[in-house]
Amino acid sequence: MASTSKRVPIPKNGVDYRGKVVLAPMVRSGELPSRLLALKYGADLVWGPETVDRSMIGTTKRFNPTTSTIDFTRLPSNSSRLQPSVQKESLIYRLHPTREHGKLIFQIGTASPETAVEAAKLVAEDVAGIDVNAGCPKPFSTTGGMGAALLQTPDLLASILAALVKEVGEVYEIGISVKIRLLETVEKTEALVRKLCKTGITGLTVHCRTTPMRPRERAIREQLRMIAEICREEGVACLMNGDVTDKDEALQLAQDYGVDGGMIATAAEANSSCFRTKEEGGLLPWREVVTEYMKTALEVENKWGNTKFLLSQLMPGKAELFRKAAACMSYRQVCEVLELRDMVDLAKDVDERLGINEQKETKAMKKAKHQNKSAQAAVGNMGKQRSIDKESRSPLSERGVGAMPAMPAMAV
Ligand SMILES: Cc1cc2nc3c(=O)[nH]c(=O)nc-3n(C[C@H](O)[C@H](O)[C@H](O)COP(=O)(O)O)c2cc1C
Repeated sequence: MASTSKRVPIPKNGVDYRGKVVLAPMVRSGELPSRLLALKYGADLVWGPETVDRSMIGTTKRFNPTTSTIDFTRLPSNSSRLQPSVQKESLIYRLHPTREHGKLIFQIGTASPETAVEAAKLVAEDVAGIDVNAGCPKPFSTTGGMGAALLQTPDLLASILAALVKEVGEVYEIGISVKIRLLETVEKTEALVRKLCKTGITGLTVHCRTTPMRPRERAIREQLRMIAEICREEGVACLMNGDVTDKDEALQLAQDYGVDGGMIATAAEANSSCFRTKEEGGLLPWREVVTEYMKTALEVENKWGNTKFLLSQLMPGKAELFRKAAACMSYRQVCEVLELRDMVDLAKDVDERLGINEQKETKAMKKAKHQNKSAQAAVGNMGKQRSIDKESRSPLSERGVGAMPAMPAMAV
């Protein structure tokens, strides 16, 4: 691994990103149980899913004694029109203060230094670092000037990072980092990286694709050495991202390209035991990972729609159990289908606490089922559908809603 020549001091409560293989930020696929599983299997750090600053601002922070988590919740924007008795708070962000201690990076979606700082302050005491998403190419992000749009407004991006460094990083002594994509030319990427490294950040991740590139296109690694070199000069840790399949490969690539570590997204979404080195036994069979995932999801009372979605990612589409699990309407049913007998009682309790009603499909589930039926009719084959969906995820499932087959994917 490359050694940095000029070192930015590591913040007291923050992280040293060097020598790390980390879980990438993933909307839906990076919720708490997925992060805890990645940590269990050997991820050194975990990024939470991008959370837009404006959705964090106005949240209430509470310790949840049932799950031992810290929950950030808020009333939905239409709540003032509802009777107080039916107003239900939405869970915006959930973290585990002990199991994620010193390992969690909160990724923020933002287009303004002021709102970025305001939102980051809300979580700063509970995380090891704040990361700015400057790579999401999806219109919901870019239309608001966030994500990959920030690559086109480098002065704004630099001002956001500088404000976070001064008002959050230095005050709470945590790391501030940024995740970017490659620009169209080497020169443009170089100028951007130089600018961002001057803001006081301690980490920079480069997703080795340009904004228009689709996830199925191979990552481009030619610019990595140059980016790593600039980061080294400035004492900023550089992580590489894009087509990294496991921890061994990440460490090898880091050596080959002179970067400080690697970030894994899709491979970890499919099987988070990719963070185990070959020496530690390598990739585990999906049944074992699914069992561990269910145990964790129940412990932290994960949203049912999100758990169901994750199962669709972790289970092979051709497995008989995949179809059976897809038809389940509750934690209890899924535990029975997967023969997780020792979890059934807990599952019943969790179903009750989360208000999961096996008899009643929620409106969102009905809508998702309908969408999935149409999508399946178009493709005709569930296994085939899953691989297609990984390329183009629908806004519906981005909100964590939906029945299991044909869960669409997002490429950020
Ligand atoms: C389901 C999914 C959700 C994602 N959400 C985010 C996100 O919230 N923030 C972000 O910066 N990137 C996001 N990404 C992009 C990944 O972090 C990563 O940059 C990309 O998938 C390339 O890495 P890979 O080749 O290992 O998959 C997402 C990717 C996937 C597959």
